[in-house]
This record gives sequence, structure tokens and C-alpha cells, in this order.
Amino acid sequence: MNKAKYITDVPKDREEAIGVIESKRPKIIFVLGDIDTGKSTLITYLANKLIETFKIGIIDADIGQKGILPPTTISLTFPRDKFTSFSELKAEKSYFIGSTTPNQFFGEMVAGLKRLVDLSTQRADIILVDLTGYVHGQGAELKRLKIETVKPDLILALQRRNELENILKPFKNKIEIINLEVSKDAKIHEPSERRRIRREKWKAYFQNSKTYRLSLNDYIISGTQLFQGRELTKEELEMLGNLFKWLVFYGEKMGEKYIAVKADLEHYSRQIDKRVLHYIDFEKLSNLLVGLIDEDGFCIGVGILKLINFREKWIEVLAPLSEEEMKKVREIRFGRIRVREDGEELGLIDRGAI
Ligand SMILES: Nc1ncnc2c1ncn2[C@@H]1O[C@H](COP(=O)(O)OP(=O)(O)OP(=O)(O)O)[C@@H](O)[C@H]1O
Repeated sequence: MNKAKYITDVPKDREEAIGVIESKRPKIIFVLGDIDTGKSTLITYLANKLIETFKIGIIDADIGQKGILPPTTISLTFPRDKFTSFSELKAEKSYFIGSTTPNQFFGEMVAGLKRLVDLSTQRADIILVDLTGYVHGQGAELKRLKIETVKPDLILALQRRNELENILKPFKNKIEIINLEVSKDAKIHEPSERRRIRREKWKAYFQNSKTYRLSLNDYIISGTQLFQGRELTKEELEMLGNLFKWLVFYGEKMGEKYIAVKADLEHYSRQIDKRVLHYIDFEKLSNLLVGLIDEDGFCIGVGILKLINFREKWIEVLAPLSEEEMKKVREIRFGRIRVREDGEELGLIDRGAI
């Protein structure tokens, strides 16, 4: 299921990197590289070599191709023994991002990484951090923010040519950087192949899931503009429905702004000032991914929103969590991807849309 495996036939410079790590003992190591440059393969290699001498922590922050389940989170784990692939590792703590791309989630990506790094430093000698392959444009900004916030002791830069120079430039002479060549065997995976791998991961994750009916009043609801304002009356809902030819399931007023969850009764183009009225298509909420969050803000697991009953204020969520684990959930955080339990991704949603 995972692309990256423990491979011992690696470029020579890996041995040199191990030499530097053994002698200088950097605590936090970032692995940077474009997609498919072998970041996870490198971390698997280093962890297997170093685990004989050091306590190792791994943070999988590569949400595009997460090896450690669940997808759309970033995860911390402490492997005890040698392993061949990230998929064998069980997350000790995860932080919910809610999307398979860091676009629009820079805050979560940085805050989550920082929180996991803070947790790991007491329990491991060396923490290997796998970052996304998003290294151009805004991706470079995100890398800078992470480096500035976490201040790694060592950056391992997997470069084909000099595509990371832009990111690394401000940190030269401040942070130790080792350039590593990309293995000639590193294999490019087309977007369709990456999607297929993600489908398998989702499917594996949601195996043995159960549907839980959860009362909205029992949880903090976050990650959405909903449930923050005054609920609209029946008359107000009808008024909006008549005005725009909608079936309005639910609505709120927050300050001077209205929010409506609706389905179109007629198809025509409506002129609506979104600053005054924000509308959410009801179908955007079906099969929406939600994070099940504990009292410390960490993600116990993710679930799929299957039903939402606005009148009676409950939702049904499909999740592979036990009753015991569900008892620890304090918060339900809305994500921005719709996905089915068979692994089919139904699409990403704009952050502002819900
Ligand atoms: N040293 C190597 N020898 C043989 N194959 C390798 C080596 N390094 C990487 N590969 C192969 O190249 C592919 C990409 O590697 P990997 O998944 O580690 O990259 P990545 O940078 O972590 O990718 P992503 O951006 O998706 O996280 C995989 O199929 C992997 O098995």
C-alpha cells in the first residue's frame, strides 16, 4: 500500500548523513524534497539504521501521501523496532488538518507540527520529520514558516537540481543543511497513481467502522462557520426560501450576516451578496470528513459525516473508533474533503465554503 519501503541499496551520501547525525546528535531533523524524491524512503532508511543506538520519533506531516493512518492528519509515532514501511507504524498522536493538501491550511500545518514536535522531544533522541513535497510557490512559504517555527537542528535536502535553494537560502549559516542526491531509482507517481494509493489508505482506515449518532449539544463544533450565531426562526427560513427558491434546512444570523444551508428548488442564477448572506449547499456536507478531537486538541480519529439533522441537532458519523475512544471525543472539527468509506474521494471543498 505504501510507496516507500526499507531499501538498503541507497546513494553513498546517506552513510555520510548518518555519520553526521551520530557525531553531532541533532534532535530535530527535517527532510525536505519535491514529490517523489524519496523523503519517506530516506526516513525509513535512517530510522532503521539509527534505531539500534537512539530512541527515534517520526512525524509524518506529508498529508498528500500520508503513510501513517489516518489520512488528512499529521502524526507522531515512536517506532520500537526496525520496520519496512510507514504503514506498519501506529500513530501515537495526530493533529487534524482536514484536507489532502496544505493549501488554505497553513495555520493548522504549522501549529500541528509544532505541537507534535513539542510532545516528541522528551521521548526521543532524534525526531525525523517527513514534510509534504509542496516546495514551489506557496509551498515554499509554508516550508519557511515551519523552519522558522520549529527551528530544526538539521535539514536533509533531497534535490534533483537546485529546486530547494529558494527555501534554504535564508537558513544557510544558521541551520546545518546536508544536500542529498535523489536516488536514480526514485520513481515518479502520476496523480492518478497517487489517488489510487490514497483510496487504498482510506479504505483500510475505514474498515470495521461503526456509525455513531452524536448530539451536537454534547460537543464543541469547529472548523465551520455554522453553529456560532443565533438560529433563524421558522419564519426567517421560509422568507429566505421564498426569496431564493430554496429549500432551507437551517440558518443562522451572525452579526449582520445570514448563513443558510440550502438546496436549490429551481435552477437559475441568483445575485447574492456573500457578505450579507452566505449559503452552503446541503450536499457539500454529505460524506464530509470530520476530525474527532480530544480535550487536548489532538485528533483521536477521523469520521465521515453521514447524516445531519438540524431540527433535532444530531449527526451520524461513520468512524473506526471503539465506544471507549468515542467517549474521549470533545470536539467535532469539520474538514474540507468529501470521501466515501470505500476510499473514493468526492472532492475538496474551499475553506470558506462551509
Ligand atoms: N533509494 C531508493 N532506491 C530505490 N527506490 C527508491 C529509493 N528512494 C525512493 N525510491 C522509490 O521512489 C518512489 C518515491 O519515494 P518516496 O515515496 O519515498 O518519495 P516521497 O518523496 O516520500 O514521496 P511523496 O512526495 O509522495 O511523499 C517510491 O516508489 C520509492 O520506493
